[in-house]
Amino acid sequence: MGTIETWMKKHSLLYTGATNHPFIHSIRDGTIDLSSFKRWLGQDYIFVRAFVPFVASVLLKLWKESDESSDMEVILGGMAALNDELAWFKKEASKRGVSLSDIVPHKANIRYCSFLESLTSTEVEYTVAITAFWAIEAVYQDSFAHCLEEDSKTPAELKETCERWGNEAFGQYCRSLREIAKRSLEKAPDGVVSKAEIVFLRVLEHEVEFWNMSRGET
Ligand SMILES: Cc1ncc(CN)c(N)n1
Repeated sequence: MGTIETWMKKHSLLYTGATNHPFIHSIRDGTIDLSSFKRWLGQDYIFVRAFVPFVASVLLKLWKESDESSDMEVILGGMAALNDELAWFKKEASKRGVSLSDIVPHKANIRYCSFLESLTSTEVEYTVAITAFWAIEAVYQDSFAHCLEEDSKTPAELKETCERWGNEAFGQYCRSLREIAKRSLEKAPDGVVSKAEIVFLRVLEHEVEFWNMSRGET
C-alpha cells in the first residue's frame, strides 16, 4: 500500500472532518446563510493570495531537488489556474457587494497563511511541500464535489462556486498532484516521510479551522 493510501486510512476521521464539514453540508443542503458564504469568499481570497507564493516555492524546490521533469508542467498549470481563481474571486465579490480591499484577515486565516509561509523555507524538503500542496487542493475538490452530487440541494447561485473546485478536471489535477506526491514519498528517507505526514495532518486541521471560521464559529 502506498504512503498516502495508508495515511488516508489512518487519518480518515480527520480527513472526513475536513471534507464533510458542516459548512459544506450547509451548501449541499441549501441551508447556508449568505453572510457565511460572503465571509468565506473574502477570507479565501486572502488565503489564495498567500497560496500563490507557496506554490512558487514548491516550483523552486522541484527545480532544485527533483528530477521528474513532467511534474513541473502540472504545478505550473496549477499556478495558471490560481490566476483565474483570483480573477474569479474579484468578480464574485463585486457581484455580491463584498469589498475585498476592506477584508481583515481572521485569526484562523492568519495562522493558516503563516503555516504556508513556513513551508516556503529552504529547509522544508520538496516532498513535504508537495504533500501539503496536494492535500490543500484535495480537500477543496472532495468538499465541493459533495455539493454537486445528484441528491444535493445546492442553491443555483452557489453552483458555479462548487463547480470551480468540484469539477472533473480539477479532480484529475488533484489525482496528478497525488501521484507526484506519492512518487516523491516513495523515494524519500523515513524522516522526511514522517515530516510530510505531520504537515498533512496540519493541513487538515487548518482546513477544519477555516471552515469553522467561515461559519462564524471562531
Ligand atoms: C482554505 C483553502 N484551501 C484550499 C483552497 C484550494 N486552492 C482554497 N482556495 N482555500
